[in-house]
Amino acid sequence: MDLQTLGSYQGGAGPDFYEHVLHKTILVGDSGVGKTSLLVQFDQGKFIPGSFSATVGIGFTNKVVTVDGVRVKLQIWDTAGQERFRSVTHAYYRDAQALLLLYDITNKASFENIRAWLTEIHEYAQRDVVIMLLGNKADVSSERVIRSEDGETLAREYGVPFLETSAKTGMNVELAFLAIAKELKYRAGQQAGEPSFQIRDYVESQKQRPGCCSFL
Ligand SMILES: Nc1nc2c(ncn2[C@@H]2O[C@H](COP(=O)(O)OP(=O)(O)OP(=O)(O)O)[C@@H](O)[C@H]2O)c(=O)[nH]1
Repeated sequence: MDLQTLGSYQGGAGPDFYEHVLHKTILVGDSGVGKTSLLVQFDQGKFIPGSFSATVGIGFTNKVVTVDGVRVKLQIWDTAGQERFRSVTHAYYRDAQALLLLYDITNKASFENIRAWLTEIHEYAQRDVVIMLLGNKADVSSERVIRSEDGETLAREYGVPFLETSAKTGMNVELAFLAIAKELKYRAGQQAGEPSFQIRDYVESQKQRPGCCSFL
C-alpha cells in the first residue's frame, strides 16, 4: 500500500497506524508574505531576520506533530510565491491534503490576491483539501493595513479557519500546524463514538491575538 492510499484510509486506526501516514501540506501565497519564515519558525523555533531571499521552485520539510498522544507526520511543502513559478507549484496541489494560504497584514495586494489564490486552489487541488487562511507578520502592528476583521470576514465567506500569525515571534504558528494535523488525523481515522472535530471552533478557542500575552 503506498502512502497516498494509507493517507486516505477510513476506519478505526490505532496509534501505530499513523507512524506510516504522511500528510502532504503546502504553503502558498504571494512572494514575501513569510511562507519560508513560517516553516522555519515551526520546524526550528527561530526567525532569521535580514534581507529577503525569494524561494526558487519548491522544497519540503517533514515534521512530526503529536496530536492527542498520537504522532502525525506532516510533509510540509514550501512553494515559491513568484508568478514565474506558478505552473510548477500547481502540479503539487493535486496530492495535497492541506493548504496554508498566507497573506501579509502589511501588504494590501497580498490580501487582495487571496481570492485569486483560492480560485487556483479550487481548480488544481482536491475538492476536500483542508484550507486555512493566515494573516502573517502580525507583529508589525505599526505597518498594518489589513484589519483582523477583514481576514475573518474573508475566511468566513469561504468557510475556512483563520489565524493571524507571526513567523517572527511565533504567535499562532504551532497552533496553525497543530490544527491542520488534528483535522487530518480526525479525517483519516475517525473512531466510532469519537466526538467530531471542528477545526474552525478549535482555532477560535486556542488562538492568541496580536498584543496579547507578550508578558508570557
Ligand atoms: N516582522 C516580520 N517579518 C517577517 C515575518 N515573516 C516573514 N518576514 C520577513 O519577510 C520577508 C519575506 O519572508 P519569506 O519567508 O522569505 O517569504 P516567502 O513567502 O517565503 O517568499 P517567497 O519565497 O518569494 O514566496 C523576509 O525578510 C522575512 O524576514 C513575520 O512574521 N514578521
